[in-house]
Amino acid sequence: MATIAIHGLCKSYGKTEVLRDIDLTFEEGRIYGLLGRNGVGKSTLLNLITRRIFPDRGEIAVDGVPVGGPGDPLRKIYCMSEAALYPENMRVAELYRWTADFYPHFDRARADRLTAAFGLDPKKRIKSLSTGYASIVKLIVTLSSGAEVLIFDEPVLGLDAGHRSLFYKEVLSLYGEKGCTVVLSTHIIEEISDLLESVIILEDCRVLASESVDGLLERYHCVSGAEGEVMGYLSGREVVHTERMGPYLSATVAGPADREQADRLNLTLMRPKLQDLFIHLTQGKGGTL
Ligand SMILES: Nc1ncnc2c1ncn2[C@@H]1O[C@H](COP(=O)(O)OP(=O)(O)OP(=O)(O)O)[C@@H](O)[C@H]1O
Repeated sequence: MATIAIHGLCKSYGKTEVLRDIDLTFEEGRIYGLLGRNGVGKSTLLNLITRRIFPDRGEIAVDGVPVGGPGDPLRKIYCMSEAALYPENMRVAELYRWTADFYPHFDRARADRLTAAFGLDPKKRIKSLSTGYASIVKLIVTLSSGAEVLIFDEPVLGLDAGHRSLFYKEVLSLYGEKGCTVVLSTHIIEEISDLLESVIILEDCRVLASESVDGLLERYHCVSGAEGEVMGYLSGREVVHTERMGPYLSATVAGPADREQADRLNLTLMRPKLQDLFIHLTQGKGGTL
C-alpha cells in the first residue's frame, strides 16, 4: 500500500494564491476526508498529486519516490474527478477495457458486478449518460482500478440517495478487502463522516487541520441549556460558535468539557458533529457549502 508525502507545496494561478507551503501526509490504508469551502483548493491539491497540473514549488512523493521523476509512482494512484479524461464517444464496456490497459490490476469482475448493481447499461456511450450515471461510470472505474490509492473528487455529483448509499457501502467493502488508501473530497460531509478515519481541512491556502476524526472531535465539545447558565459555563472559554433557540443557548467550545460544572448548571454536553464543526471552523470566510 502507498503513502503520499507532500512537502512545501505552493500553487498560484496568476495572482491568485491557492496553496501556500503545504506539508501533508496521506498514510497508507486509511480513509481520508479532504474538506474545505468552495474554491479553497481541494481539486488543485488532488490535481497536483496526480500531476495533471504542476506546482510552483514543493515536492510530492509516493512511497518515497517523487512524482514526475524516474520510476514515476503515479500508477499506484487512481483519481476520479469531474473532468472526463477519456474519449466520451466510448461505450461503457470499452472504457473498462481501455482502463485495464493502463491499470494492469483492473478488476473487470468487480466492474461488471458494480455495473449491474448500479443499473448501468454497459453498451451505452458515455456521452449519452445522465449526470448521475456519468459519475457512476467514473466511480466504477475508480473502485475497480486496482490502484493502491483511490482518490474521489466530488464522487456523488448527481447521484440519488440510493446510489450514494451503494457507493459508500462499496468503498467500505473494498477498503475492508484490500486496505487501500481512500481520499474522499466532498461537500456532503454528514453522509461520509462515519466512513472517515482522518480529516484534512483546507482554509486560506493552508491546512487548518490534518488528524484523525476522533482526535479533531475530541478537541471540542457542545454545551446547551438555559441561556444564563450556558453563558456562565462559557466564561473564560474559547467559544467557536453559539446558537440561540428561544430561552436556550447552545455553543461549540474548544478544549475539554467540565462535566462537573455542566451538571451543576444543569447543562447538556455533547460531542460535536463533524459537519457542524467544519462549518463553525471555516465560516465567515466566504462561499457557501
Ligand atoms: N485553471 C485555473 N485557472 C485559474 N484559476 C483556477 C484554475 N483552476 C482553479 N482555479 C482557482 O483556484 C481556486 C481553487 O480552485 P479549486 O477548484 O481547487 O477549489 P475547490 O476547493 O476544489 O473548489 P470546489 O469545492 O468549489 O470544487 C479557485 O479560486 C479557482 O477559481
